[in-house]
Amino acid sequence: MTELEQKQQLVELAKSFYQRGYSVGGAGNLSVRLDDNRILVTPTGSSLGRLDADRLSVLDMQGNVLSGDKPSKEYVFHLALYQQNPKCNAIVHLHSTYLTALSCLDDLDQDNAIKAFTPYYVMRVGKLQVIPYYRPGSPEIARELSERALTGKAFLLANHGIVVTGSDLLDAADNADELEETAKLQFILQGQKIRYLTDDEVKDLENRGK
Ligand SMILES: O=C(CO)COP(=O)(O)O
Ligand SMILES: [Zn+2]
Repeated sequence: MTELEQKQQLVELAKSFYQRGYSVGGAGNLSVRLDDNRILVTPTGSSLGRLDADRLSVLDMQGNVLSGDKPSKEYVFHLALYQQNPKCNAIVHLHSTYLTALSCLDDLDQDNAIKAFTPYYVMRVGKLQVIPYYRPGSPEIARELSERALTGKAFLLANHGIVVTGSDLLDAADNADELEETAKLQFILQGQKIRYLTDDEVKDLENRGK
């Protein structure tokens, strides 16, 4: 893919999140690793529904702006994940409704906020670790995420939203879709007796991949 195609793909996927109500107003941000030294990230305050490919921010790995508008205030945690995990090539951060609702619950299992009850959740995401609450843009979020960068693909920011990684932007977007749907199902099933997948069923899925 050329750099222009990567920018156009990001604009298109961001618009799809916006149109499906996965982001509202100026919330959320997306990024892609362009090469070993440069990251493409959405500008701060921009609506995911109205991005302009020419104005997306390009940063070096130290956070210097090489071109485009001022980057997302969360660029520090995006860079931290890319620096710590060479397999992470794209990141989606959303305030999607069901995952954000989940992030506001007390007493979540900090190691895994959604216990598996469908195969695609296991195949795409596996587990959902919880990052304690910090204000949006806080460097503490970057510190917490860099410590866990190699231990999972999805992280729930308490009282805030979700951070999902992927091998490329389509993968990260599909992981985010699957996770939001799983959170929605969990709320729909609230109060009912769920048959969770057994440890053996989960292991079988983990060995097969997606
Ligand atoms: O979701 C957001 C902060 O957590 C949005 O911030 P930015 O507009 O700076 O990307
Ligand atoms: Zn946010």
